[in-house]
Amino acid sequence: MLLIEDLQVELAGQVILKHIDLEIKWGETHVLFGPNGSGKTSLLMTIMGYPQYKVIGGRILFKGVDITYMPINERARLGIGMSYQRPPTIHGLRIRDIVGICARREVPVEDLARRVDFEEFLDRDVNAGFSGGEIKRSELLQLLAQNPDLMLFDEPESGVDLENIALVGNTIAELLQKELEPTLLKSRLRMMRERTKMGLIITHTGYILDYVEVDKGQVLYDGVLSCSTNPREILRCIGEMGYEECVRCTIDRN
Ligand SMILES: Nc1ncnc2c1ncn2[C@@H]1O[C@H](COP(=O)(O)OP(=O)(O)OP(=O)(O)O)[C@@H](O)[C@H]1O
Repeated sequence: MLLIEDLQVELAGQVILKHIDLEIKWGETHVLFGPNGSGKTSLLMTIMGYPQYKVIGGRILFKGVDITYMPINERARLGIGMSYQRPPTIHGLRIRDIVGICARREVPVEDLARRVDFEEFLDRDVNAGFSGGEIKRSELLQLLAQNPDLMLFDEPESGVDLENIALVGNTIAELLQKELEPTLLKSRLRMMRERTKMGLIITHTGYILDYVEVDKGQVLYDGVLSCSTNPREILRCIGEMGYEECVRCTIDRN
């Protein structure tokens, strides 16, 4: 389980996350909405452990361990992984090498790559000249190799064409154990109980909701997390009234 309590974070001298409380239980996936610059990426980067995001208050617990000041590599080993919005290009490191590094064990690289239609990229340098959609598939391949328990997705649909969006959406559903249909042998309830993977997905468009069964939606507005409810309801509210009106219920309550 991921538990964030009263988290406050500073970046470049500015407080960008204010008193964040968030709980993602085993098997749950949440989506995060919010206007540009509201702090969504910062929240994911803080959970992943990037040191420039300075925690000035509160704490982050993962699997019962206080990871608030734990280095990134240790968080990754504990089971946290992230798909970045704009990951760096790494010259001299091929996709097949980074897949091996992410996996930290023997994995069938070609088979994994086939799942995201990425076999022909295996010998190219990481993200070198990749299109927006190719970067997303590269990120998914690395997560498939790492197979973490908590996955953070920063705008996985952005830059992906309409044909590939199904591939991206279905792969995320698979990673988060959200793709399984009930069968005669396994009821829906039993399937839900058996899920262990946790996810937090940033989306502006909500396309991902067509592929991944999401448990909860949240809105981050000016560094404050609010409106924890049905994600489609949030999307409708933002579409009709805008972010400011959508979060007003929470602002008024405070
Ligand atoms: N290195 C930095 N120095 C100063 N300010 C920064 C730095 N990086 C990010 N910020 C600022 O922090 C704020 C939050 O940025 P963040 O990327 O978390 O927003 P976001 O909600 O993910 O936005 P978007 O939807 O546009 O991706 C923004 O105002 C941004 O300009």
